Amino acid sequence: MPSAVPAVSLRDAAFGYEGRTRVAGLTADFPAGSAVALIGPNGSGKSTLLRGVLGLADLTAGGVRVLGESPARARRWVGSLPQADTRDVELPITLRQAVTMGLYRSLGPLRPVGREGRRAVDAALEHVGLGGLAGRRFGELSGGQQQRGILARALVSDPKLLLLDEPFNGLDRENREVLLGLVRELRAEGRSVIVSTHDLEIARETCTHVLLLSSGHSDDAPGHPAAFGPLDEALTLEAVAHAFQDATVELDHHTVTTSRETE
Ligand SMILES: Nc1ncnc2c1ncn2[C@@H]1O[C@H](COP(=O)(O)OP(=O)(O)OP(=O)(O)O)[C@@H](O)[C@H]1O
Repeated sequence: MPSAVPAVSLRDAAFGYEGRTRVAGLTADFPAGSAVALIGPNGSGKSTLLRGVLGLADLTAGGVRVLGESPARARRWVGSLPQADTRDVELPITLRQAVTMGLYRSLGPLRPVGREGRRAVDAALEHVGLGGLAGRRFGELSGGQQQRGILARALVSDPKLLLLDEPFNGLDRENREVLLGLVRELRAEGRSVIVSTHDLEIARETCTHVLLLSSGHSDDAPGHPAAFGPLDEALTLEAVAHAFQDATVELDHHTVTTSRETE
């Protein structure tokens, strides 16, 4: 059921690590049931914002509420798919065991999983189209299958909000289509999604809103928002050009090379 409580509410929020702000000036309400694309150049703070929503990066200024709670309290209801290069995929376990690990956050690692838990694992595997591979060793799956397996691990605890950090990077066409379909399904089920991506087409195909982030003007300056709003309003060439200074981006099949304004 749609809820009036925003999935994420940011009030002049800033996030960083060890006292150093990496992304700042964030004010936005991500509506419940929306899919928000986080778009910005490397280092603009997309992952840091996602970690802030998870309570894993420090809030260095302003306020953040996640599903109406503090990030720590909301954690139980938030699933996340971290960036591929930060995942540990060498675990000597089966796909089923990897997905079962997603239950531990709500159950605790020492509680038995039980019939309901096993059913949830089966459902999550079916959801990502890997029902037939449950007994396979995780490390033997293809990169795209591993990614879908990690998504199943994020889905198994029935999250209300799902954070996907560049989930389409390095995916072949087939896995990309599966993942795109999944994001649409998750929304149809009433879940909120935040997806960071460099791919504007993906944002167009799956998202309702966009938050464009711009890099700081120097290495030390934090990233900051360039635009936020419903996709059709906020994802304009002008806003993209502002966010991606000195970069080449593609929008509606046009390649746009933007350049930093002279200061
Ligand atoms: N764990 C960390 N500790 C300290 N600094 C970090 C940490 N993670 C990221 N940073 C720094 O924070 C800044 C923003 O990085 P972040 O990964 O959030 O950007 P991004 O927009 O997600 O980039 P990319 O598109 O390359 O993934 C960078 O300067 C980065 O070096």
